[in-house]
Amino acid sequence: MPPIIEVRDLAKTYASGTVALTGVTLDIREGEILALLGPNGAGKTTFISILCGLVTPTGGHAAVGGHDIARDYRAARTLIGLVPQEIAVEPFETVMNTVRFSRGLHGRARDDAHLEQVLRSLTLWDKRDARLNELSGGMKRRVLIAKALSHGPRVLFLDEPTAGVDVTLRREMWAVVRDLRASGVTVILTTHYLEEAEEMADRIGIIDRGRLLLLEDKARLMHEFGRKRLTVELTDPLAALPDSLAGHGLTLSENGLRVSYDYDTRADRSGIARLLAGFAEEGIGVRDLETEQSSLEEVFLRLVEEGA
Ligand SMILES: Nc1ncnc2c1ncn2[C@@H]1O[C@H](COP(=O)(O)OP(=O)(O)OP(=O)(O)O)[C@@H](O)[C@H]1O
Repeated sequence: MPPIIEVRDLAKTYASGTVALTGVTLDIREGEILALLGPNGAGKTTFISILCGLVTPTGGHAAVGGHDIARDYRAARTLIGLVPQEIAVEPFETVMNTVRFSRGLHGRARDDAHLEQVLRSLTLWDKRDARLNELSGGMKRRVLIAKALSHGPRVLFLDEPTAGVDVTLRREMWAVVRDLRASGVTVILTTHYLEEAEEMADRIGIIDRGRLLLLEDKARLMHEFGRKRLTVELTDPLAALPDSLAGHGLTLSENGLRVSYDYDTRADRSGIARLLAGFAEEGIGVRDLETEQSSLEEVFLRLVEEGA
């Protein structure tokens, strides 16, 4: 299946001279959830804005559903829905009218059956006649998604969908996005929250200072760049680690009852067997073992540091 979005060498230098994007090349697969992760000012919004035709690139090109975003702007734009960062809605308008109006803006004929389906999928159907100022923050965010889906796009961009919202709302938003994917929509979201990318994405792209540092399946990213820590709980406290175990880079806890060993999951041999044999030779009793994988946060910080 051809990618739904193709991006080649995309670049943007704003008139101010700020280089917001350089040499970004990637393919986005139909039906995936791609999370673009990066610190403030990394270029995430610029990237989305270019694909949505709101910002003109200064280099490279991109296509959505095979339509070049510059030459074939209308066809490309029809395939895209954008949920912007800011909540800007008409407070006294009803939910249904707001969504209907958005559809009209895209030049599509009225289709209330489609809008009903969209509102139902976002559990907003019961609120269709409510004015927007009567809705909770979570519902308003869902209305923004409904607006973006009003013309039946195949790709949905969510620019920081959960910025500044509480944990409950964030989880609700994650569920909405998963349902969207289940319905076949490709989702590209930007986020500062590593937890969000870790929770939701199929693939993760890391952007820093306008460059795409990495694009990887989430599971592989965690596996390849992740480190693991083995913690060995001892039956009796050790005053110090024996010299024979010095080469392993171990740390002994203050109470002498726990020994930690960091290893790289990419290495052919983890060294665990050798380590445990060493414990046995020294007559050190092992009560329990525990391993813990590094979080995406640690992976991210490592990559950004290495990139710098
Ligand atoms: N219209 C503009 N004119 C000039 N510079 C801009 C403009 N929009 C963005 N920039 C700059 O381009 C860089 C990338 O900004 P962008 O908004 O794309 O980053 P971002 O990753 O979305 O950041 P955030 O997470 O804070 O939203 C920043 O240095 C920003 O100041």
